[in-house]
Amino acid sequence: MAVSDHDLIDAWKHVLTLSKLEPGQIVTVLTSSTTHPQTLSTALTAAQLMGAMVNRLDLPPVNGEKALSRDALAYLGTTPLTGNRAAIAALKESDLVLDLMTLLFSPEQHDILASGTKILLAVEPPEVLVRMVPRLDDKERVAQAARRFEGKKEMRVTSAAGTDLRCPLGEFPVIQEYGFVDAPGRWDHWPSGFVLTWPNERQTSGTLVIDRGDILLPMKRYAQEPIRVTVEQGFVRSIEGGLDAELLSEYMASFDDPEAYAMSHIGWGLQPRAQWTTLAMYDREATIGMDARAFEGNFLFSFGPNNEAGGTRTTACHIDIPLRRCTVSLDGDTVVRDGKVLDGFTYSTAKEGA
Ligand SMILES: O=c1ccc(O)c[nH]1
Repeated sequence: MAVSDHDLIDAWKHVLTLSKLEPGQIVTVLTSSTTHPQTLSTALTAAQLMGAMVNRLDLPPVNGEKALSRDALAYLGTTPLTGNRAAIAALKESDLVLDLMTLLFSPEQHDILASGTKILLAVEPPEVLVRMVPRLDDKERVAQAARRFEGKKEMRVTSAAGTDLRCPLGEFPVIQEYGFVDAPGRWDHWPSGFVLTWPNERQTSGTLVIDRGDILLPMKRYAQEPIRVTVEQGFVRSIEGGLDAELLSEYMASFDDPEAYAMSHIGWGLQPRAQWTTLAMYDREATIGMDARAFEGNFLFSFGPNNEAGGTRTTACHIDIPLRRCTVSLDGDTVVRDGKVLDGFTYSTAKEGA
């Protein structure tokens, strides 16, 4: 169901308050051809209600003729900002950018963040944004999960379906996604609620079994039958199974880029308001699938770029695959067992945990 302007303005004001927006600060709302009109209009209204100086920067879409999907997270690397000095200058001069276009995984995003600008990505449908409006609890839970990585040398992931993967750790930072940007230079994504990092370059080895019901993104498909992926020295060496395996394999091959097969981020979902079932309720192009990336207890892994974590791989091919029913441990410290998060976290009873 749709949500009212009132509810979405309220949600924006909540997120902007958590993001420490101050009166007189400059907010630039970044839009393109796929920006949702209600998300845009309510963002502009909420920021103005909070006393910000508000701009809108609309950029033409790019990559349409190269990508095989209109999902902004499917084809990465170049963005409408690439080479656009004037637009980048405006965003660097802003205190907060509300990205309703998708800059994620772009070199320009890092350039803008380095200037101290905060960037909040928000491209899911309005009702998804309202359902998963971030709470302080979300930040606390994700921060608690991030602390479990401290000093750990290896993530081990296993499942009854046959996954058995070893990911040496330590070369890359741990990234917390909790839905608001409460520090200068921070990027986040509303909605979210998960923790992720990158395995040490070229060191991941083992088997990933994408079981029936696990989700393939950006395909936005539930796998109908198991896909068996072998990984050696940080790169995918084989993808075996039935039609889903063939679709995944052919899609990745179409980029003709060896970096598409590199291990990208790994982590687990912590958002109880995200649901594994949601993807079945939406047309494929209506969402980018954040319920799938954030649902509590998933093991989310990814193939492709690592520039988000400071690496040099900027391949356009980006695959995100959340698995159910995995056991994830960090040097023997089990953080998820059979798809259940083991953190004993209790949510505050305060309204929205604000
Ligand atoms: O929020 C996101 C979205 C996609 C992704 O791969 C990582 N984080």
